[in-house]
Amino acid sequence: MSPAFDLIVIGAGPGGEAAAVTAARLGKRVAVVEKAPFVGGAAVNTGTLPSKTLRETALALSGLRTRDLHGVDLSLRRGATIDDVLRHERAVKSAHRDHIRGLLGRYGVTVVHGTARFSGPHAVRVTGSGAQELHAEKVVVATGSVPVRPPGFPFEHDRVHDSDELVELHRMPRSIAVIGAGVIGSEYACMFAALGIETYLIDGRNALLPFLDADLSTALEASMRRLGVRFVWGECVNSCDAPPTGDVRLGLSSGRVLTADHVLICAGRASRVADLNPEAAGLAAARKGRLVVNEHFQTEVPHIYAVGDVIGFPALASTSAEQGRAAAGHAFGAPTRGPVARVLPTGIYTIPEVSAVGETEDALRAAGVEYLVGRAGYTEVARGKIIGDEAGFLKLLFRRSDHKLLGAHVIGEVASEVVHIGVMALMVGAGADLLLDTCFNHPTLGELYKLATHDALLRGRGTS
Ligand SMILES: Cc1cc2nc3c(=O)[nH]c(=O)nc-3n(C[C@H](O)[C@H](O)[C@H](O)COP(=O)(O)OP(=O)(O)OC[C@H]3O[C@@H](n4cnc5c(N)ncnc54)[C@H](O)[C@@H]3O)c2cc1C
Ligand SMILES: NC(=O)c1ccc[n+]([C@@H]2O[C@H](COP(=O)([O-])OP(=O)(O)OC[C@H]3O[C@@H](n4cnc5c(N)ncnc54)[C@H](O)[C@@H]3O)[C@@H](O)[C@H]2O)c1
Repeated sequence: MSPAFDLIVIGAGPGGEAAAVTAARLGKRVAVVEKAPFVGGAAVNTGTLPSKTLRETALALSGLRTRDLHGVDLSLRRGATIDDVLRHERAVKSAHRDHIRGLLGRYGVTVVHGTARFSGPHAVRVTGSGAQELHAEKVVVATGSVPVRPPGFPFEHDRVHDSDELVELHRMPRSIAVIGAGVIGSEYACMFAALGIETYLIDGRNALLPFLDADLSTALEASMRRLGVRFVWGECVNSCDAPPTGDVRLGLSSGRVLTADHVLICAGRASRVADLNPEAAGLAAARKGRLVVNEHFQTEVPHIYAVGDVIGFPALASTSAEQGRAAAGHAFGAPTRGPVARVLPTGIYTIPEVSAVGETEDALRAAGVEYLVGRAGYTEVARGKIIGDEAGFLKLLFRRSDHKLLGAHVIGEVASEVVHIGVMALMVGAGADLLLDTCFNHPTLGELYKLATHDALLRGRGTS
């Protein structure tokens, strides 16, 4: 008799983990099927944690920030080897896998390693070492995404990489051309530049991360240039000639040729539905390459849910986990107060870090909303002076009529933490009064919120 569960979760990334834990907390029998030998998905194994850990190591090795990191010998700073760079990343990854496996185990979740394929609407066949057929009342698909591999790039070459392969570098590049100035390309370009590697960042577009508030995008580009990133804007890479030895040659749309030791292609990510055999479950729409869901994360087959990167935007570890929690809550009649948080922040781990929540100035202008802008530079508060971040700033946007907060945008050290005050204020629909009436620790970057609020109100009175 094949095992029966209340819930099968396909994929053990942040979306699958959150769905499994939520259902288990509701007393349900849960199985998670994971094709990789490890739990954690892209977030732990190839994406979020590796890239953020490598960034931290690069900051330490370059002396841009001095911190004691696991296994990183700071006396190496110059001439670091690839092992120096990857050691801390491997330690963090391994510890976090253990943490997730431990959490699933404590909740009694069964983890089966193998590739899951639907064999019916309530049945999943697992191939691989743990081959078996599982049955469940409900299914959550959390199979994530894979890097897009544009045609014409020889990915089999050991110096032409996608972002998944970066954690397997076998030597430090002398120079690197990063193709695609999206979030992944920008983050990795900063890391390589911080390590002192000649770094080119190439994109067919002409603006850095255009979804950011324009002030932050401009400030980030200036900081990245100071770090040593060489931007190549308005150029598409049309050809990639990678000889066995010697530099890789990139043919650009203008006719220019750019050469580099290594090439990293960051041209977006695509939903992973290929292995799933979705037709067997009645998921016809998945044939187009993406699972479509309603506001409860139900697919066209209502007992089958899909969460995380496999359903597309915003495709973040943070939002995937929220979706997993909401889907499992809905599946077992314990809906949380809202499907997912109404307010979703963005944290981008470039050097410097950038983080934002709510509306940008451009969006408010386009919507015809009258607003006030308030700014505070990191060096205007004592903590900013202490850490010496001279370029960092917070920008707040308030509705002019009632001073309700509409957006918070931060660039600088720990921006992705600083933004959380803005996130909470937006969640409760607060405005200038709350930020002025709150007692912040001193000295902290939180105090930026008071200063930026004063700045907005003074500008509103025409006294700035
Ligand atoms: C370089 C990089 C940096 C990133 N940085 C950030 C960041 O700073 N902050 C942030 O919030 N997000 C970041 N992300 C995005 C984040 O990693 C993803 O949004 C997140 O991992 C998606 O979670 P998920 O659960 O949907 O899928 P995944 O984490 O991709 O997990 C899916 C899992 O499903 C498994 N699987 C797939 N198909 C099957 C099958 N048929 N059977 C069994 N198992 C299967 C896979 O092996 C995988 O383990 C980054 C991504 C990358 C690539
Ligand atoms: N901190 C974070 O939140 C974080 C970090 C990393 C990744 N992510 C997730 O990963 C996703 C994918 O990121 P991404 O950066 O790979 O994709 P992206 O789609 O954001 O950016 C790809 C870029 O590549 C450019 N491009 C594509 N082909 C090109 C070519 N031949 N020549 C020149 N330019 C080319 C495009 O113009 C685009 O700007 C993000 O949207 C996000 O969901 C999030």
